Amino acid sequence: MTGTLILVRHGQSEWNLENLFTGWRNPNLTEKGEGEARATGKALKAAGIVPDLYYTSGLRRAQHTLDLMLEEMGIQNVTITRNVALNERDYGDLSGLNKDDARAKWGEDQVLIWRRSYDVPPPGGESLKDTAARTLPYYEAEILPQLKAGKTVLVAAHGNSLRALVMAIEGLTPEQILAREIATGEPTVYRIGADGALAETVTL
Ligand SMILES: O=C(O)[C@H](O)COP(=O)(O)O
Repeated sequence: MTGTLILVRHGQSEWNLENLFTGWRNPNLTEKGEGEARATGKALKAAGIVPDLYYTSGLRRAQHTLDLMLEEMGIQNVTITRNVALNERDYGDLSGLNKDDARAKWGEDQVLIWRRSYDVPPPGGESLKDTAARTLPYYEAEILPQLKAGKTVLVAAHGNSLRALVMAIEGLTPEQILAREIATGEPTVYRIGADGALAETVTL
């Protein structure tokens, strides 16, 4: 059986708008972010996608994104699994700092390394590799078996926890994933075969 996996990054948050490192902090969506979530919900409905299972992180910007998508899809009374394994990477000591102020303080190159290297964590935080070390095992244990059984799974999460999944699913190198950005509210849709491998990347 071939399953369908829909990965959606949360809509714009209040701290995305203010250009603050967010990580495990817990801001709300902005009105724009709510609109992004609703637009993606409409697009999934228009594509005829009716998920069987729903997952999100322990953070409200992703949880609210999922709720708004379901509202637009006309889906109610479903079980939503929330797990911190899907949380954004922890930005540690940078959390709450303005990204431009950080660049001014530590330099463009150092901030880029903290944001987009594979295995160099920000001070007190997680690298992408660290994030993958919690996100990928969760995906393999909880989500992949459902996909291999032919289910459709909708996941609302975060830029870096999703990049960790995209890297594994698409078989990207650390260099390739570093160049990959996922916009707020952006869906990525995969068909996953019974063998657990990527069968097709779907364009909505
Ligand atoms: O946690 C954050 O600051 C953002 O959601 C992701 O930030 P990044 O794109 O700088 O990793």
